[in-house]
Amino acid sequence: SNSEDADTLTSNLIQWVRGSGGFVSDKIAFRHINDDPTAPRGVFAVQDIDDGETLAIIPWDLIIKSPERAAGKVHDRWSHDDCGVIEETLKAMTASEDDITPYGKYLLSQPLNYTVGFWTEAGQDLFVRLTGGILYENNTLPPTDIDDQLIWEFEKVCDGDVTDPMNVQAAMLVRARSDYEYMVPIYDMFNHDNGKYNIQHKFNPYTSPLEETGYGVITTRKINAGEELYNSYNRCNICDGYFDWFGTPEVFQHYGFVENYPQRWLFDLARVKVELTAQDDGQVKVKFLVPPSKRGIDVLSKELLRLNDFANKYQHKSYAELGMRGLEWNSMWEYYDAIYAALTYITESTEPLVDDVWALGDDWWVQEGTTKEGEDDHTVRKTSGDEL
Ligand SMILES: C[S@@+](CC[C@H](N)C(=O)[O-])C[C@H]1O[C@@H](n2cnc3c(N)ncnc32)[C@H](O)[C@@H]1O
Repeated sequence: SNSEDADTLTSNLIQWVRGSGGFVSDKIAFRHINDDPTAPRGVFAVQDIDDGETLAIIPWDLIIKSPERAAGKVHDRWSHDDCGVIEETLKAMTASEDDITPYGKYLLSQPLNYTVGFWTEAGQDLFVRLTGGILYENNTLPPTDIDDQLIWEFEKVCDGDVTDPMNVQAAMLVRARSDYEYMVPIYDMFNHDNGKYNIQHKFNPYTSPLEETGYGVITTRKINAGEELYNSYNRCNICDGYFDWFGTPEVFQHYGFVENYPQRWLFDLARVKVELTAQDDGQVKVKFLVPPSKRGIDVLSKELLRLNDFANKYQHKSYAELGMRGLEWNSMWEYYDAIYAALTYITESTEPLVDDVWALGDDWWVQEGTTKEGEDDHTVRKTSGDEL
């Protein structure tokens, strides 16, 4: 059956890592996150685990990386290095039956084109309509640009054939599973949750000699048997570049799911930046990271009305009639519900409204909780107030 195949996929992966000089703790197991055999898998504790205990060490040789990185020659971030890892991932997935590794097989088993930048044209069109926009305009709800830059690089820098579906799938998997420029088996089995984050990198991949140490994963607290082990894809212990600006829309765009609370939403068009947290009683609390303005809240109230119209217009249609896939349809409405809820909490908040944020320049991005312009790397998107 399918679920037996699934077990074979992950048990082969573990055996391969162990047999290649790596370590995978026998206190963890990989399984689907619910009873649906097509659901994503995650990592679960099968015994109690101590704080700081090593869960896995993945040897350097098993990590998929660009030829430059393999040779210890790495130049700046946006280079052949990025598409190089796509090329190598593709090789791993398309190796012959004799040569394919358990990791290549695992990657091959993943759902096709599940993140929005890789949906069908019809699916992408409708998603862009949900955000209120035309492609490449940022006066819409986030995510404001769903095109994936990796595909562009793969074509322009690596001369890749972007009409080949397998190449495109390799690019999507690199986007959805890589740790920067590395595709790391076992490490990439951990799901994301910023509220339950309980593992971390043992070594910083940028400053440690990974060739010697391998890639290590350790717990950040004591874990009870049965708990799921969670990574954070934007707030991990080496995630500094992503920490401030990479929120729920960006997680959705890169990884294809809506994260649980806490969520962070950046509404450029309204200059509103919030953190939403769930309290113990289940109530969702809005923390404004910049002071909200009347103008901003008005913009978001209009967006809520527009979203009502969108739902009235489309929710009774069938995805097939619209030319999109069921996966896309479900994922789109999941995002719709999340952004609708976020906008509702924000517009219903009783926070005092002040205009400070509109006195800032186009690079209105500010450091958390202040109206001081942020460091350069916090300025993620330029938005022109004039467009409003
Ligand atoms: C690095 S992989 C994690 C392992 C993956 N779930 C698997 O089955 O192999 C990242 C992908 O896992 C899924 N994922 C991660 N965290 C999730 C979460 N909290 N809820 C739902 N899906 C999640 C998404 O499909 C994402 O693109």
